[in-house]
Amino acid sequence: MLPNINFTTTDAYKYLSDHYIDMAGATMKDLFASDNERFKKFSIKFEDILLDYSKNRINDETLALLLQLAKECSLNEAIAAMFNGEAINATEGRQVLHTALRNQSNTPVYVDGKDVMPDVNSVLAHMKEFSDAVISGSWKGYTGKAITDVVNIGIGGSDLGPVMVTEALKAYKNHLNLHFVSNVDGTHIAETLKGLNAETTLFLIASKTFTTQETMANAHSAREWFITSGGNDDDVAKHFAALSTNADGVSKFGIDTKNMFEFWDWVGGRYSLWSAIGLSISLGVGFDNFTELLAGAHAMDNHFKTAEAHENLPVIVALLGIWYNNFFGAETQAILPYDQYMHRFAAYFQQGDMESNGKYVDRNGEPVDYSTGPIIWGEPGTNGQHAFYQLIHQGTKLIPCDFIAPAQSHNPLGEHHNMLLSNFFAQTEALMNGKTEDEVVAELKAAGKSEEEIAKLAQFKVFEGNRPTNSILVKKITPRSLGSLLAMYEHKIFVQGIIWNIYSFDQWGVELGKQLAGKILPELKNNDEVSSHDSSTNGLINQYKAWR
Ligand SMILES: O=P(O)(O)OC[C@H]1O[C@H](O)[C@H](O)[C@@H](O)[C@@H]1O
Repeated sequence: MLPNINFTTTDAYKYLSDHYIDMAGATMKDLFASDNERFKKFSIKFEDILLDYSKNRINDETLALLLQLAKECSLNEAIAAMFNGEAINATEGRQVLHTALRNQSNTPVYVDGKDVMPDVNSVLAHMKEFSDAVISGSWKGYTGKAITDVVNIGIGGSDLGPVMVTEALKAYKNHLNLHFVSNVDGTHIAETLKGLNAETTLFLIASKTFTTQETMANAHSAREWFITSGGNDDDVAKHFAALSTNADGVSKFGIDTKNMFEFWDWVGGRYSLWSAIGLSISLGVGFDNFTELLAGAHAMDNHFKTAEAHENLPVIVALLGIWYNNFFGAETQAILPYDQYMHRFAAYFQQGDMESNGKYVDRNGEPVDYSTGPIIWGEPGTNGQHAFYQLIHQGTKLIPCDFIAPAQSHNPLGEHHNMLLSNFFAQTEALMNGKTEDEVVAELKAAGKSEEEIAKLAQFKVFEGNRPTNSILVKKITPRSLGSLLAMYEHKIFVQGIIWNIYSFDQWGVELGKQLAGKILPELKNNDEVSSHDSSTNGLINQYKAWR
């Protein structure tokens, strides 16, 4: 059972509310000036990952109170409940065991009294065998040619994870060309299929439920394309594999269940890249690298399970998020990787975080009277700097940012990496220190500006500073370190959901739109005027019919 505690009724919350009043006026600049140990105190190293959280609006007391909050919310009990396979996804009646998928130590993990590890290992063995065969070319298409292109068809958790990881690990890629089709917009599949050869293309139909409208539509179109390109029904087995929990749905679609890579309903869609949903990763970078990714995540799982809260990366990152979300009123959280390969990282955690913690009803079914999950967004640095950092530096909103960068580049080209990292260091320094009016005036004077010009300009060039950041410096983005980083964010989401007393592993909020689309679709099949909706929806549908 998960604890059921309204965190706003805890002692720690009360103390934090008072403490916030002091800290709201404190500047990080002063906090650094008064404490030589600050970096040492507020940074944690885990394997090849350094989390520096010293550039936050916290002091020793803040941290102590946040840790007390975690304790009062029975975080340790909640962590144990998840790892032990309790059905903590209560509204769906499911366990939450993506950690079992990467449980490289192979200790038993029980679901309803049955150890799931033998099944997990047997699917991994199947994935290895299949990946090896496709990569080596011993898996042949229907005309005897080796596979050159792999198209993953899936959406949400059956797309974002594989896309993000295969992009992040592109430096490890083999010769197979990977493609991802998610959108039901026919353009996505049409553009992807252009230039592909059915004889050498493998489709992975990735869907936990195997009922998702977008994925099924794209899968049927892919099958049709395959048949019109010369394949026949018997050849489908050589070109289509399914990654799913739904064996019936898979065989109804016409995919041989021999080509099905199974996973289980205790794996949430947005936590599924570690499961058979990761087959495109294993194909793209090889099974050994996929295993390393799992191993890195497993190492973080162990850290999360066993490290004391004050040196526990996911716990610290989560508590800092609570501090800004619930005391400073921050609405968003930016994730800014200084690594081009990680360009889909923020998009991935948009689903991970927002689908998990975007909930206004607590675990008692009552509306909450506090803020829950943040809006997650971000783009790789330095592109973001030239686009939206203006608002982070000088806007009216407080935006806590996670800066992530590798110390070693996979492409050490001249001075590029030093240039990139100089920006990474400079941005967090600038956000913290800002620039005072005196500094601005002195600069303008030194640049030879007149008194009049200085008076006109100075205010606009002032940076308040005191804007919080975490810096996550990774030695190198490898399958292992990436796995650890991903698991760190996953567990951060978990910790926050525990403190907010919400159910982080369901996603009822995506259902209503699906339901209504299901009602509207038949109305679009004829040209009759529609009058069953509100006037806006009617008006839009009728104009669509007139224009199409
Ligand atoms: O993998 P599937 O069953 O096709 O689901 C794909 C996605 O669709 C749903 O709408 C959920 O919101 C997501 O959590 C899920 O990842």
